[in-house]
This record gives sequence, C-alpha cells and structure tokens, in this order.
Amino acid sequence: RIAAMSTGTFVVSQPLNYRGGARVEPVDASGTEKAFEPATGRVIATFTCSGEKEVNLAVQDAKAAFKIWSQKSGMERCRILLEAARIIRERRDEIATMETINNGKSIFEARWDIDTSWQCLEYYAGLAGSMAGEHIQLPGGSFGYTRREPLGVCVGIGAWNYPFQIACWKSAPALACGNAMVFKPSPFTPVSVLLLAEIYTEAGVPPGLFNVVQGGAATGQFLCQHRDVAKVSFTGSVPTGSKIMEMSAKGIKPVTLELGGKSPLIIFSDCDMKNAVKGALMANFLTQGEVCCNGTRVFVQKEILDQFTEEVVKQTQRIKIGDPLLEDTRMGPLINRPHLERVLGFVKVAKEQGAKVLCGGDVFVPEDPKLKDGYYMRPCVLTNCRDDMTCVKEEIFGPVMSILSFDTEAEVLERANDTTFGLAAGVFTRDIQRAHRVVAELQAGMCFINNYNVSPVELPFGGYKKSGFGRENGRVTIEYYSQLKTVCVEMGDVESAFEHAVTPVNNESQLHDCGSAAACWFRPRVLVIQDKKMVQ
Ligand SMILES: NC(=O)C1=CN([C@@H]2O[C@H](COP(=O)(O)OP(=O)(O)OC[C@H]3O[C@@H](n4cnc5c(N)ncnc54)[C@H](O)[C@@H]3O)[C@@H](O)[C@H]2O)C=CC1
Ligand SMILES: NCCCC(=O)O
Repeated sequence: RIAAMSTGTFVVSQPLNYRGGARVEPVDASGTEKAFEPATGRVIATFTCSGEKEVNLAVQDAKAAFKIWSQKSGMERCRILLEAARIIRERRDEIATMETINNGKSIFEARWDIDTSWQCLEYYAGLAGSMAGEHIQLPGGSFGYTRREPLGVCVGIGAWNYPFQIACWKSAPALACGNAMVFKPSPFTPVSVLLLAEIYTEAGVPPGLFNVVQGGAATGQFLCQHRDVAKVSFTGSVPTGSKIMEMSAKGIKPVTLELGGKSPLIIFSDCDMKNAVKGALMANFLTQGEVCCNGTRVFVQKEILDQFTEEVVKQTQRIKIGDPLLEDTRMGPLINRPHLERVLGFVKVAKEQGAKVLCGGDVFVPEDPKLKDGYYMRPCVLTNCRDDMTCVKEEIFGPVMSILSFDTEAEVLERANDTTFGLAAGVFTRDIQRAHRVVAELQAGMCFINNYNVSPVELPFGGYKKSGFGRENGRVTIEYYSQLKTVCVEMGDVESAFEHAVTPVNNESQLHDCGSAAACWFRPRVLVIQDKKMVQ
C-alpha cells in the first residue's frame, strides 16, 4: 500500500503483467520499455513487453474464465462488480497516488478520475442485474424472444492520459455483459491497471477474467490479430485507431474507437462570465491539457473578447504548477520529455504564424531540486489566432488554449464544424433556445451547455467523424459489448414448403401474403405452395 508515498521515491518491484489471477513475468518478450515519474524524470520501472506466446496465454486464460463468468446471472455479476467498486472507493487515495506518480496529473484531479472509475463499475453493476431481452408474440401462439449475450474475450488498449479510468470505462461494461478482457495499457503508464486487476480478483471474478499484458505497438498487434479475440476497444491517436480498425476488419471484429479531437468551445456575449471563464480553464488545462475532448478552440463573441481574455489570463496565471502529489498543486508535469518538446514546438509555430502569447507556453522549473528534471511547462493562452493556424487545426495535447473571436451564431457554427474531428463541443450562453439550437448543429459526439469536461458515467461518451465511433459509459455501451440472439419458437406444426407439389415462379409480385407466421417469415422467393392457393 502506497498511500503515504511522496514524489521521488516510488519504484516498481513486482511484475507488471497479470494473468490467471496473479502478477506474472511474461513468458516471452517483444522488447523492453521504461516507465517514468514525470514529476522528477526518474525511471520507476523497466519492464518486458509481452510477445506472442504471452499474449496467447493471456487470451487462453481469458477464454477459460469467460466460460465460468458468462454462465453467471446478471445479479451474480452485479454483486462482484459492486464489491470491486467498493474496494476502489476504499483505496481511492492509494490508486490516485499511483496515477499521479506515473502520469503526472495533480493528486486533486487523480482523485476525480478514481471517482469516475468506481462510479462506472457501480453503474454497470446495476445494469448487469437488469439486462434482459424482448418477448415478441407471433400468430398462432408462436413467439420469439431475444437474448443479450456476451461477445467473448474483449481487448482493451489504453492511452496514457487516464490510465486507471480508461481501464475501468472499458472493463466495467465488458464484464457486466459477461465478457472477459485482456487489457494493454500504454507503455508510458503501465502501473495503476495492476491495482484494478488485483481488485477484480479480490472482489471475486474468476482467475483470468481480467488480464494485463504490457507492451507497445507489437503487443497491441498480437492482441488485435488474435483469432480468439471477439472485440477491440481502443483509446488513443487517430493514426493508431485507423491501424486497429484495419487489423480488426480482417477478423470481422467490432471495434470501439475513442480518438483525438480539436473541439470548439463557444462563448456568447450573454454568457455568465464567471462560469464561462471557469469552463474555459476546465476545457483546456485538466491533466496538463492532455485530454482528448478538450475545448482548445475557444471562440469568443467580439463584444466580450477583451473582458473574457483578460479574466482567462488572470485565472490561468494563478494555476499552481509543481509537485503533483502536493494538495494545492493544480498542474503537474507533462507525460514525458519528447511530448513536452512537441507541445513547446506548437507554441513556437503559433508565434511564427502570428499568434500572440498572453501567458505561459514556456518551460517551468520548480524550486524544489528533486523536480528539476521533470517535464513542466506554464499553461499558455494564445490570441490573434486564425482558423488556418497550426495551433487551431491540430491536436496539441498540452496546456495551450487558442482564443478566436466571432460575430454571429451562423459564422461560429460554420467555423466550429470546420474540422475533421468531432469529439466534443461546448457552448456558454444564458439564452436557452440558442444553446439547444447551437448544440443541435454542432458536429460532435459530446456537447456541453454551460459547463465543460464533466464526466458523469451515466452519459454516453464518444466521437463523430475522425474522433471515432462506438461509445463508452451510459446504457448504450451495453450494445457495444454484447450481441443479440433471436429465438423463434413454433407452438404449432411445421408448415413445410417441401411436403407438397411446388411450382417455380420468377417474380415476387406473384406472391401474396398468406397470413401464417411461419410461412411469412420464411417466404420463398422462387417456390409457391400450390394447394394453399398462394399463386395469384
Ligand atoms: N483520445 C484520447 O483519449 C487520447 C488521444 N491521444 C492522442 O494520441 C497521441 C499520441 O499518444 P499515444 O499514447 O502515443 O497514442 P497511440 O495511439 O500511439 O497509443 C495508444 C495505445 O495504442 C497502442 N498502440 C500503438 N500502436 C499500436 C498498434 N499498431 N497496434 C495496437 N496498439 C497500438 C499503444 O501502445 C497505446 O497503448 C496524443 O498526442 C493524442 O493526440 C493520446 C492519448 C489519449
Ligand atoms: N475523463 C475524460 C476522458 C477523456 C480522455 O480519455 O481523454
């Protein structure tokens, strides 16, 4: 247990793969990776990436566990998921600490992530107990019914920005529906998902139901191409999402893709200014700006541009940057050195293209000497932005807000939708009709009115356009982790097409409705039963 950990001390001493209900070293390798503590730049783990044999073993174990788990009733699954949710809640601080050490986000925020994690398990536990099919009455006392059945072994592939939350958002609906899961976290953040695996075991899932394999692209490919994998759910970049879809297509596997974004946040002049400013910060600076649904194109109506910008800059400069494990820190380091350089590069290009840096956008060096090799930068607000600038078109995935001004609703809608992404969007206004009119026109899967970046697990989350498809959270996600079986039950005798003389016909217009359930369902296209007078 690590609840009392401080920055600069944690090292991983146990294996980071999880299979058959225990931590294991992989039986084969496809290279090694190092995981860092972004706050200090220290290596906290060097681990082996799983090779094909290890992936096979994890899938085999998941298949065996699936046989047991899929036979349980929804209520039995519900109880175990509720117990897992209870343990996560009880160990909230410990898990949040682990997340902060490996990801760099502030402990204050990591606790929110853990809350939306156990809430997700609770939510799907509730749905597990109430999952049901339909009963459909047919003529003559016959009937049909549908069963919602699990898919089998599902694969979850995660990104590094919400390591624990992503694992929960994928595994909770998967397990609730009766599936097993093999999860591969990002090699940058391999650690916290092990706590989830142990918690599932402690809560009572069969050994092998939730396995973890570590590694990068090669390990991910073994998973996606595995013949016994029924579904892949992925969170990450658009290029990788496209590769995953291609691999899954070869095996006719359904995919859920949660990809990147460049989302618009529209601030009308009639907004509640205080809330709009708070919303803009929430939309841009959570998790150091490394959030797929961030509203990084902030469109502000001309009348309030100066006032809004001044207040946003004031609030941004107040964000406390530093040791992410300290209670009053609100922004920690970025994920790693190359990513920090990449984000700083975007700021440089923005300046070259004519944007004005109102604050931040440079490296931040904390006073504490143990943090000197961490990956910190000051959150940045850019103005004088145009729609054709790189900072406005491309996903930066860092703490960089671009402010753009607009005149009219029609104009801002056109500009907001002028992107290949479509993950999220937000609008701040006091005019309720306008709010709904505008979100109805926005091409985005997740729209916020008068708030931004809240994550109630009851609401479906996912993208339009290149931001992906499928949804996480909400009732609808049950459909992405299950398949529908239809059962047709005959209560009378079989009306066979073959016990009488038959005459071939060539044209469907020669048929008419016979009024019998079975005959209609299996209506022949080229044969008609003569003695039942079905020929016109
Ligand atoms: N939508 C979101 O929540 C996120 C979006 N991103 C976007 O992605 C960019 C890069 O972040 P990365 O973590 O490097 O994303 P990525 O797309 O490279 O990796 C995400 C996950 O996919 C795995 N992976 C990579 N190549 C694979 C392959 N060929 N087959 C199977 N699995 C593969 C990675 O190991 C990781 O677990 C960010 O700058 C941002 O634009 C990143 C994190 C989260
Ligand atoms: N809590 C929101 C998750 C968004 C993301 O995966 O980037």
